[in-house]
Amino acid sequence: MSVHEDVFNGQPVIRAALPCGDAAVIALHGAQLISWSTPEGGEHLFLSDRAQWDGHSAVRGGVPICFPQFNQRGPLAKHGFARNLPWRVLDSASDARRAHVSLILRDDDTTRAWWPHGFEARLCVQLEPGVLRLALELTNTGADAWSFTGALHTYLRVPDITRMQLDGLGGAARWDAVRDVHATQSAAVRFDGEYDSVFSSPLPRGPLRLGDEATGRFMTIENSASWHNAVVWNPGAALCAQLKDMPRDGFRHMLCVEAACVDESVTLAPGQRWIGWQQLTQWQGREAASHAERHKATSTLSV
Ligand SMILES: O=P(O)(O)OC[C@H]1O[C@H](O)[C@H](O)[C@@H](O)[C@@H]1O
Repeated sequence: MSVHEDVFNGQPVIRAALPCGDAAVIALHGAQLISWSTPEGGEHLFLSDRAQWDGHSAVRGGVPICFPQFNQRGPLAKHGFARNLPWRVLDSASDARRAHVSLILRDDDTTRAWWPHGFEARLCVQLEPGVLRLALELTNTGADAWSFTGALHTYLRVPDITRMQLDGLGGAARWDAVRDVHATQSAAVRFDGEYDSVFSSPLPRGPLRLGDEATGRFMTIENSASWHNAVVWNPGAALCAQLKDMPRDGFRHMLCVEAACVDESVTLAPGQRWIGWQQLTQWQGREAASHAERHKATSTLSV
């Protein structure tokens, strides 16, 4: 097992690995997880090979942290500034079965020029065999209350978007942002073009399940209840072609399943803390499923 510093595309990263082969890579820029791989499943996150690594742009792929604003719902830059700034490593540790890395971002002159509030943001990345958990902890360190929206904007890597099915959102309220239609989600979600939807109450309590019918492989995605929304996004071919940091066929190999607070902002009083997490578990066929089940039963990952 190891946790060590490295450089990837000219940017500092932290690499964490377990003896069994599971590994994660986190860029200090944006505290962005850019890779999570397992021996059975290979790479589980999509990272665009045209992503910009200039130290200030948002990186397309992995798990961008959107804070303190989701999308363009406010006066700040799209998805807030946390994904555009360098974070600092706070601590890290590893043993034979698990590894964790924590990163921190605090307000400074730059952030206060955009958003005049005192805050501390911590991201804790935890790795166990077949399981990855990201926990975002936000604290109001200022003298006045402030509100935020945001997300863990997870880009999952998929073999072919047209074969994927996302289960577990049945009964949730859905705002289809592409057509601007509100409805109740009735069935599993499948993808045959641009898809951009915000799901809200009643969000199902259990994990979401993203499966590939052809191979039987699937992943479960569990969001803490502190996230009020789940966002599902795939740009489809036409929008993808307009995104300069995406390869033309990039939309085929990604699906964003996000833990988010979009509809309602969260308000923190001075000194108050908020925690939101997302946990990904990989499953693969019957053997791997029971393997993952065993690990899940004994998983100690927590915030
Ligand atoms: O291109 P970005 O700024 O990273 O945003 C990418 C996407 O993020 C979210 O999933 C939103 O729902 C989409 O509307 C948005 O286009």
